[in-house]
Amino acid sequence: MSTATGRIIKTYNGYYYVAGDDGVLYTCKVKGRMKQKRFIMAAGDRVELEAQGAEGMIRQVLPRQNLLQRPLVANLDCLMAVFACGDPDPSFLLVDKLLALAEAAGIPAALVLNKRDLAPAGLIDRFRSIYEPLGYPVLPVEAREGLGLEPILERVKGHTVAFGGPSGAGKSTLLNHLDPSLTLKTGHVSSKIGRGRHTTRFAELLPFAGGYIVDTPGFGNIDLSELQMDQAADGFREIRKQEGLCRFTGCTHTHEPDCEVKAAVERGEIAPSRYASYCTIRQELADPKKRGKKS
Ligand SMILES: Nc1nc2c(ncn2[C@@H]2O[C@H](COP(=O)(O)OP(=O)(O)OP(=O)(O)O)[C@@H](O)[C@H]2O)c(=O)[nH]1
Ligand SMILES: [Zn+2]
Repeated sequence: MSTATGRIIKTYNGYYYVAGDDGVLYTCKVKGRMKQKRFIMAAGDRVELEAQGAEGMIRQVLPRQNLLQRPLVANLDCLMAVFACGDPDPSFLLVDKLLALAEAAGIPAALVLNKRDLAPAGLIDRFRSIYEPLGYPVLPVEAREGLGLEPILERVKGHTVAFGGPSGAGKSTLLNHLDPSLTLKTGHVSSKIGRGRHTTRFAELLPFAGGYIVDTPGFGNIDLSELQMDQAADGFREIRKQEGLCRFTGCTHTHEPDCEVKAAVERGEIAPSRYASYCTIRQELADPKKRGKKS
């Protein structure tokens, strides 16, 4: 018996597959006393285990940097929100939903604008002017021709990343260029088959460009259920920044007087499209029936 550390790359049927830091792929079970804690371990979690050959018993989960609920995955280094400049047209609301999800979970995010060959004049500049000041890198690419990929590769290499975005934005094309050896189990195919077969929300990590990529059905299908009602602002760093400055504590930044967020929108410090997204997300969280299925 020896002790090892590693990363859960897949959970299945009560087994945890752990990529050991020593290069061994361990098939693990969990110690009984850990099960009772009702603590859910996720792909991406770093663990300590007792090993016997390639079999292991997980003893403890090391502290997490972040956790995404749907898909369930821990310790993401970056979420790449992939949108097309055209065909299909990008939706600012959808961009903001993905970024808000990452922000609320504490995951760094970047905005990939694919099909830059189809971008109408001014579109990329508009994205840059809204998102770069907030700290989100804006990365225009032409995935089909493999153009502009270096800044993405830089962020991906050796890291654990997830790619999200609407169907048709060109994720599969992009991933194939970034790492031609990648064969996603789901993604491209699953979106054609539909979601029925894939009822799991459990993600799997696949080796990708020297790091890992999250493989999961329907990652483009953003699930807002993890953004809590009073936390809609948590998804918007520029709105969170105004916290405590409004006249009323608990200001929702919608109808209240002397609201610093609304004032900042009027002064041009917060982009109107971001504020509009915030309001829509708040409404949708209040009334789940209004949530767009497709988004
Ligand atoms: N004009 C243009 N078309 C592109 C580019 N990249 C991808 N496409 C096309 O966009 C279409 C969709 O690309 P996919 O890679 O299948 O998109 P996806 O996001 O994986 O879509 P789903 O599988 O539905 O999730 C394909 O016809 C690609 O050839 C690009 O840079 N420019
Ligand atoms: Zn306010």
